[in-house]
Amino acid sequence: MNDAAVMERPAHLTTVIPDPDMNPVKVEARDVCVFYGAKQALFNVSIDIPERSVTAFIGPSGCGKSTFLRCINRMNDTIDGTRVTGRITLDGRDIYEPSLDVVELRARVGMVFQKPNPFPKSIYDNVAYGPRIHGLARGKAELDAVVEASLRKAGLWNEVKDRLDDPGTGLSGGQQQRLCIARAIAVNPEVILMDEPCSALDPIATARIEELIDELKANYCIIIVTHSMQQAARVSQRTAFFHLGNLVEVGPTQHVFTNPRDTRTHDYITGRFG
Ligand SMILES: Nc1ncnc2c1ncn2[C@@H]1O[C@H](COP(=O)(O)OP(=O)(O)OP(=O)(O)O)[C@@H](O)[C@H]1O
Repeated sequence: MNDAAVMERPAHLTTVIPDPDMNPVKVEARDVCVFYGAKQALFNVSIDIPERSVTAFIGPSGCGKSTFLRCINRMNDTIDGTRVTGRITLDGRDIYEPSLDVVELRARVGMVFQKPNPFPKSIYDNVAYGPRIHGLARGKAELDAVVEASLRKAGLWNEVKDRLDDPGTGLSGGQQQRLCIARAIAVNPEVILMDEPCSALDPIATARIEELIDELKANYCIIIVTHSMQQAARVSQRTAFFHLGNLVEVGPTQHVFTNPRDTRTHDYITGRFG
């Protein structure tokens, strides 16, 4: 690598490792900047995120991974004083255009958080909540079918089918996280955003969620923020490395981890900072 050339590159220019096997683009971001009041947290982030695959966002604490993730379902709208500029499209449609229905967007772009956060309701009602408010089931039998299918896809059905009326909060941490995934799936999302979904889980529950992510990628565009490079390497097909609010490098996971092109990526994955 030519260090002089690297040093002269503006920090926000992203190195994109070509990937001829990449699936069609589902989410496209161009020149996305985010400001919290006067503080700029993201600088001109541009990225193509493919359908039916897992993209991992990695980088040191505070580099803007979660901020960018929250742009994709407009969760940043809920934080006072936040301003987003640039353009993000979902299937080619600008998700920030004024006529867009944000409730509908958040059904299409589901989110799973760091700590499992089931509603204080029964297991059944946690999953049925979204389909009810979005009118996705006509009658009890259809709703039952949606709840069962969602719990099956989340790999939880066999563990809960005999206690659907029990509180969701009574499940183990790993089961609660799978319940939250079932809740997200129940409204037929196309994209699932996961913000460190395993950070509150033990290794066995983590392995179960990682298996689930691997199964779900056949049908969904999944974006996962993770602090664990091992996890990114295990679950994702593409990896995006963020540093100081810049998207430094993006490409096939194997390439990013074995042959990064930017010295900042290299230094991070070899543990020189982070
Ligand atoms: N609500 C907020 N108000 C003000 N600043 C914020 C807010 N949320 C995040 N920030 C700042 O924006 C920057 C990016 O934060 P963000 O949480 O996106 O980083 P991250 O890479 O996800 O970090 P971590 O890995 O620690 O979760 C940080 O400097 C953070 O302090």
